[in-house]
Formats: sequence, C-alpha cells, structure tokens
Amino acid sequence: MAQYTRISGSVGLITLKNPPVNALSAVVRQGIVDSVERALGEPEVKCLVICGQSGKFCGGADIREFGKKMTGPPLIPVFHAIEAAAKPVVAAIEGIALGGGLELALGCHYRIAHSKAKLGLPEVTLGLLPAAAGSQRLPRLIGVPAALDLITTGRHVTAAEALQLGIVDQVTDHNTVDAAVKFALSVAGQSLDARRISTFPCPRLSNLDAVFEAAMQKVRQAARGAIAPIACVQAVRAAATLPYAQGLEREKELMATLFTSGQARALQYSFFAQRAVGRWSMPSGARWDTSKPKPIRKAAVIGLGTMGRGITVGLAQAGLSVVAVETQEKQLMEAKQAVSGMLERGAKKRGVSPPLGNISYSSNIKTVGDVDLVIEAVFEDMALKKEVFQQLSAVCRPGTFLCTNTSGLDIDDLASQTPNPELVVGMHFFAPAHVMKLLEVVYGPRSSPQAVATAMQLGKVIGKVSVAVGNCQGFVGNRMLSPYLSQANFLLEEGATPEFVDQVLEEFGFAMGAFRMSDLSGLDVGWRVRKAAGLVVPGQPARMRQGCRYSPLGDLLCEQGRFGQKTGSGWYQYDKPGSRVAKPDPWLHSFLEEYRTRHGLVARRIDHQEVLERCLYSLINEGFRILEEGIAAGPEDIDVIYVLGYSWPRHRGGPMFYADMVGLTRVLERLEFYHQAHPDVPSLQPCNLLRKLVASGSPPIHRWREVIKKVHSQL
Ligand SMILES: CC(C)(COP(=O)(O)OP(=O)(O)OC[C@H]1O[C@@H](n2cnc3c(N)ncnc32)[C@H](O)[C@@H]1OP(=O)(O)O)[C@@H](O)C(=O)NCCC(=O)NCCSC(=O)/C=C/CCCCCCCCCCCCC(=O)O
Repeated sequence: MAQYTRISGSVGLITLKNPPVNALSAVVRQGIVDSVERALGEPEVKCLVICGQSGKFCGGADIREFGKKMTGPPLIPVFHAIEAAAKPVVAAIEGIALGGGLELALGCHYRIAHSKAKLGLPEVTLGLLPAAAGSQRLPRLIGVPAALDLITTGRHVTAAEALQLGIVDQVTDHNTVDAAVKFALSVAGQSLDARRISTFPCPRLSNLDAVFEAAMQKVRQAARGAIAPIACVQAVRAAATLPYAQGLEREKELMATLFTSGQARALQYSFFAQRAVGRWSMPSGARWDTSKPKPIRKAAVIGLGTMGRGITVGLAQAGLSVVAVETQEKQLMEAKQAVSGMLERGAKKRGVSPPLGNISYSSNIKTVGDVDLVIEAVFEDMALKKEVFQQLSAVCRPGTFLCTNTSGLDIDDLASQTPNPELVVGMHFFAPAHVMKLLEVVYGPRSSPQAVATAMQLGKVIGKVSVAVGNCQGFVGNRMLSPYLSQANFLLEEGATPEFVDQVLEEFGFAMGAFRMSDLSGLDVGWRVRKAAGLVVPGQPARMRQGCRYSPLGDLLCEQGRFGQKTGSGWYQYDKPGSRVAKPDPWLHSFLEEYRTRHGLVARRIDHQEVLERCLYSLINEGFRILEEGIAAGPEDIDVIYVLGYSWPRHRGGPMFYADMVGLTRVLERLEFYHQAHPDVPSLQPCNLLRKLVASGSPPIHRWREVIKKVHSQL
C-alpha cells in the first residue's frame, strides 16, 4: 500500500509500504494515485514528499506481477499525474531507487538521496527496458551518452555519482525524509515549469548517428543474442530524435515485444532462481531455515596456487582474518606478492584501502590451529588432499570446519581421513575465485547440516551465490559438462570441425564454444581426470571404454603436448603460448582426417541443429539424472550453476529452463532419436525422470519438484 500522512502541517507525506523492497504492486500504485489526489485536494498542503518504508525507497515494478493479468493503474499515468501536479513533489530516496522506483523519482520535481542510496534502471537485466517513461525522461535529464550507459547496462550508481550525473538534486548523510521535507517547504510556491522532465528537450548531440551506431555495436557484441539491450538503445534513440509523446509510443512498442518474449521470462526466472538457491535443502530433510550456521571470523587457506590465491583475496576482502599457507617458501613469496597485487587493484577500483593486514602468510600448516574454518586448495590430487586432511585433523582445534576446494573429487572419501567427517564439506570455487559469483557447496553423506549452513553463509559473506549440491563425480556443473564435451568430440569424429561446433554454441549464446573453452582451461585437466578414472589405458579398443563409446581425441592431442592456449596449440593454434586469439589449425584438420581414416569413419555433413541438440540435450539429460538422484534439490540449482559458472546465456535461463521452453516432449523425442542412432552412448538415453515428467503432461518448471518428490518417494 501507500500511506498518506500530513507532517509539519503543510507537507503531504506518501510512504510506500510493500516489504521487502516496496515494489510497485497494483495496491501500491493505487495507493499513490489516491494519496496524490488527496494531497492536491487539501488546500493546507503546499508540497509533497514520497518515501519508502524501512529505509528503502522502491525496488521498481513488482516483478511477480509480470506473468499475471495486469490490474490496478498503469505506471505511466501515475507518474504523469505526479509530474503535472501544481505542488512540488520531492522524492526522498533511501536505500534503493531501481527500475520503476527511479522512474517514479524522475516523475517527481525534485530528488533528494541518502549518501548510501543506490539508483539505477536494471530492467535490461530482466529482459525489459525502462518502459514507465524512464527511457524518455533519463536522457532528457542527463544526456544521451550517460543515459545509454545506465539503461543498456542496468548498472546501479551511488548517490554521489547520481548527483554528479544530475539525477538527484541533493545528497544527505542525515535523515533523508527530514531533508526532503525541509527542501520541499523551501521550494513550495515556486514555479514548477522548469522541473517537469518530460518537457525538457533532449540535449543535442552533433554526432548523434555515430553515438548510436557505437552504442549498438557495443551492445550487440556484449549481448550474446539478448534482445533487451538492443531495444534499450532504440528507445533512447527515440528520446533523442522524437518529441516526448512519440518517444513514449516507441518505448511502449519496444516494451510490448520484450514483455512477452521468452528472454524476459528466462531472465526473470533467473532473478528468482538466484534467490531461491539460498533456501537449500538436503535429501536428509535438513534445510536452510532449520540449520544454524556458525559465525566464521578467522579462516585458513591451504595451498596458494591460482585458486588458493583467489580464495584468499575473496576472504580478506570480506573482512575475515586469513591464514594463508603454502609449504614451498618460493611459492609462498610469489603468492604473497600476487595476492597483495590483487587486493591493491581491487581496493583501487572500489576507492578503499587494501585489506593487506587481514592476511598472515605461513609455510607451516601448524599455524592454522586457531581458525574457525579451513579451505584446502592444494593441487587436484586425491592422495595429496588426503595427506593434507590428515595433517589438518591433527592441528586444528575441535569443531573446525574442513572444506576442500575441488572440482569433482569424492568429498566423502576425503572426509574419511578425519575423525569428524560431519565437519567436512566441499567448496567448489570457479576461476578466478575472487571474481566468479558461483560457489558449489558440496555435502557428503556425513556432512552435518551445520557444516553446510556455515559454508553457504560464508559464501554469502564473500559475495558468492552458493548452491548446495550432493556428492558425486564432478558434482553438478562438471558432471553435466562431461556428456556435452563427449558429444562435441563425437561430432568431430563424425565430420564436424572445432570451429563449426564452437560457432553453433557461441551463436546459441555461450561465451565460448566447447573447444575454445577447453583450450582456455587446458586439455591436460580433463586428461588427468580421465587417466585417474582409468580411461586412458594403452591397449584398450581405441574408441570404446567400459562398453561405451569413447573419443580419445583429447588424449591424442595431449600426448602431442597440445594443452591449449598455454602451450600455443590445442583444438586451435595460437601465435604463441599464452596468446588468446584462437585460429583454425590446418594441422588439426589433417589430424582429424587421418584419425577418421584410421578408424574407418566417413565424414558426413553435420548441421547446426544436430550440434545444438546433441550437445545441449545430453547435458540436459544429465541434469534430469541429477534431479532424479537428489544431487540437486531443484532445477533452479542447476540453472544458477550453469548461468553463473559455465557461461550459459542468462537470457536462456539455464539448461533446465531451456528444456522447459523447448518442450519436454521434444527433448525426449530428440534424445530417443539420437540414442537410437548411437546406442553405445548411454548419456543420450533419456532418463527416467524426463520420461515421468512427459508422462505427467510436461508440467511447467515450477511444478517439477512435485514430480521429483513422487519419484523419490517411490525409490
Ligand atoms: C537490490 C534489491 C532491490 C535488494 O537486494 P537484497 O537486499 O539483496 O534482497 P534480495 O534477496 O535481492 O530481495 C529480497 C526479496 O525481494 C524480492 N524482490 C526484489 N525486488 C523485487 C521486485 N522488483 N519485485 C518483486 N520482488 C522483488 C526478491 O525476489 C526477494 O524475495 P525472494 O527471496 O525471491 O522471495 C534486489 O532485490 C534487486 O535488485 N531487485 C530487482 C530490482 C529491479 O530489477 N527492479 C526493476 C524491476 S522492473 C521495473 O521496474 C519495470 C518498470 C517498467 C514497467 C512498465 C510496465 C509496463 C508494462 C507494459 C507491458 C506492455 C506489454 C503489453 C504486452 C501485451 O500486449 O500484452
């Protein structure tokens, strides 16, 4: 609702009340309309202030209403009524003014912000544009280049930047509502002609075409197929070239296309999924709301390679005390220098001082005796990790949580090295660990709910989106990647090139195709895993392992020392080791031809659809297996992991959301088709849960959990 009160006799105060972020629901919009009408009708009221309850001005339109039938007054006329008011209306911005919240403020005559407030038009991140006249008012207020930046990126600005840009008129460190009331009284009775943004001409640009061409090029490059950023540029162009009323029409037209698009649905699903994963549960019944985390003040990181350094930076930046341990003195010195550099660069960006003093470095593992939690981040080798866990068990005080940063090793096997396996969880960070938002928190069968809650909470403290998943080879992310990569390899055997496969996957929206990604992360990583799994054994039939089809192509490249970017060649060639520009490699093409000849394979024409379906549907099928086994609690967990950790295009929601969009029947049919053609590839065999979902009428994704529950109860 919106509550109307009178203060200081002549000020009408409208307070938006819709926890948690005072979103502009139908009831709130109606409340604003009624309050404004009432204030304008009261002769004693000379001015109005609009604020939000609980220190939050407004988080924008109520996203939960988007999929439903529209009720209540639409936003644009509400904001026009405010702007047209004959009495000054001042927005008192505390906390947040985002999306429709900022558009509401732009409809007001003045804006006063608290110094800690954040403002922005993040609609683009939800597949939309600021269609409550924001795309038309903001450029008129701050000019085209700045408006383009804010609207196409959706970035939030601080109150200080908002003041500098001219979005707000005043910033206060004190009570914002008091400051707004005082301000409103000071301008009461003055002409408002120069305060109605919709009447402003858009500041002229001599190089208008060039500015919009550059903006369009920039968003197209970054968008990976997303349509909203492009519509945002078009809407701002309308503001710059058309009268306000016509600009509004264009804004509406563009919004109509976006509003009902699959991309908007996917992005809004993704928004809520990222929040839903915090409400984790385990098959044992343990849950986020019944498991209390222990506060972590001091942590240790063991092993200061690339991952350990990033984790140390993340912990120190979050204000924790960190003991950083590396047993090799030379490595320790190098790591100290690298970590300090990362902290200094990060602090410079944020305009704060680097938290160098939060870290103590040591080459002796015994120095971790008084920490609350340890993150072991040594080389991905089970024997080595086991040794470290045994040492940790001897030196850590009772109750210390022991976490391992591993991308797929058995958490329970490691836990068995300690007398307290309930204190052990996996924390799978993604490189670079201080930058990437994703953290897989992996619980083994003996991990206690408190250990999981603590790791999840620590993830939150260091700014990660943490997803709790069960213990299995590769956990969720890497396990699903395995069939995807296998299909990519099989496609090469059958006639495709790495360039073609990558092109198809990149057109779909991945930042990198399977082969460019493999070259970046290093072919030797998978080689080591396959060796450990006993797959790289000389003398075995070359293209079969354990009764299933196997492609040794990656192994053969590794045997040639082609590990990817770091060695200057892999699936592609590079100018020099470490170079990032992948070029098609004639050697690789001849190698593939020879390989096919050797194995009696006849290259055939493979089309776009086959690449996409085989790579994506095999990955999705594995996702269904993961849900069936209870390794992930719901499809949102998988989708968040893929969007944040594996560059799955956000505007496609995630693999499980994509399956829902394509249609489960279609996914099932195509998997059946490909499995029939490749009966020796078990990952193409549709899993039981997918069949059950289709048999239950392919319910929408938000109802899958009901079917999953039934499947689990039958086991
Ligand atoms: C920064 C935040 C606000 C707060 O962050 P934090 O403190 O970390 O808390 P969170 O965990 O993120 O959030 C807490 C809970 O609040 C929920 N939440 C947050 N924001 C909203 C919201 N805007 N609506 C609903 N719910 C919200 C959140 O989900 C959490 O709950 P839960 O855990 O999930 O249960 C942060 O939350 C944040 O960034 N929020 C989003 C801010 C944002 O993006 N705002 C913009 C919203 S879009 C908008 O404003 C659009 C405006 C223009 C609309 C014009 C509409 C015109 C329609 C015309 C249609 C024409 C087409 C017609 C087609 C046809 O012809 O049919």
